[in-house]
Amino acid sequence: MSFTTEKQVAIAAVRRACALTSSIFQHLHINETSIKSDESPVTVGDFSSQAVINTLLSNTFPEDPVVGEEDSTELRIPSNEWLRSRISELVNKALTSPLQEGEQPEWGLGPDGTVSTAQILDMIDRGRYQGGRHGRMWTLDPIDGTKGFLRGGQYAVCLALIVNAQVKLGVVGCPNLPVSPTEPDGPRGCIFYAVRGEGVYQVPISAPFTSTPVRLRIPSRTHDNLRIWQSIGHTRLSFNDKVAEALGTTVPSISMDSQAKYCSILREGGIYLRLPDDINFREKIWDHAPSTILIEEAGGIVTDAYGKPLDFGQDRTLAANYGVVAAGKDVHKAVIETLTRLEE
Ligand SMILES: Nc1ncnc2c1ncn2[C@@H]1O[C@H](COP(=O)(O)O)[C@@H](OP(=O)(O)O)[C@H]1O
Ligand SMILES: [Mg+2]
Ligand SMILES: [Mg+2]
Ligand SMILES: [Mg+2]
Repeated sequence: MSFTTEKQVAIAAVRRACALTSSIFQHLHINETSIKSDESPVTVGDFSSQAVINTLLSNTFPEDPVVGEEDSTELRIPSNEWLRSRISELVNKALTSPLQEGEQPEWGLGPDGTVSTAQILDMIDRGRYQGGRHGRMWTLDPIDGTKGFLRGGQYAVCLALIVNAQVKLGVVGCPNLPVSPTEPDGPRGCIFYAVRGEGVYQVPISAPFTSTPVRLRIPSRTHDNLRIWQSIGHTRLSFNDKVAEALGTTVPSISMDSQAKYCSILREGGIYLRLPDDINFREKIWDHAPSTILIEEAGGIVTDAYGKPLDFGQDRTLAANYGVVAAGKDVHKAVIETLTRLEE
């Protein structure tokens, strides 16, 4: 199955959310950010992006549940009227901007695509699905790497379609990632997408439907040239240094926010090592589902720290896994063996 409509809608949704979040960053006000109960930040950008994407999904696939990161609890507090009206303004602007080639008005886009504030809150809450092993569901991270977004660094808008716990489609938009890694100061903004069995492709955010997609294969690297990609925080960075040393890597590790790390491996090779400081931390499925299919369709492997496949059928989390390791097929086994040896 090639999921043609799902792919088109997902790319359009991610593109609109990327344009929206980029424009929000230009004018973000201090009181448009708050801290959630787990002490992580959330912004008007996260809420607006989730509302835009869920509106498109709801219009085209009304039966499909969504496991999304955000919910509308904070926005429903009566005194947060200004926050509701700001998000309503942003979401309506994103939905009603002119149709691009490849977008359909029946998806709820264009001049007739306006939505009420009540609808926006309900759309955000379409992301409350608890997950599970059976049937279709989407995962949505409206801004992955909110900390990166806030510091003007890397962040990603991430969407996946999962059927019976297997990821079938992944779309990741990286507004701040250079189109070409060899031109770090060149144009920025890429969308990466993959359908199971059909390979992974990169298109520029500015013209995803009209430009020629570039097919990506993870480049092979000798062990001395294997770069480690890692988070900026909440990860065992000094252990990663030991892994690099044991593998004989001589290139420095890169710390970066968001799933832009996985996307960088598609183009530049290397290893994604994510071993949370807290052994009891459970990864969220929206943080890994879209990029897992990107890596697999580019000739790579994604497992947990013990070499076990990621199980997206548990609930909203990867409850059966600890950590994440992604790398090309040629090196993944050596990485897991190295982790096991260093942990003994
Ligand atoms: N203590 C922790 N350990 C591991 N991951 C965490 C964490 N606290 C937050 N996260 C997750 O790490 C994600 C960011 O990943 P990265 O470190 O690769 O940038 C966050 O996504 P959001 O920014 O979407 O909330 C959040 O889900
Ligand atoms: Mg978050
Ligand atoms: Mg995230
Ligand atoms: Mg997020």
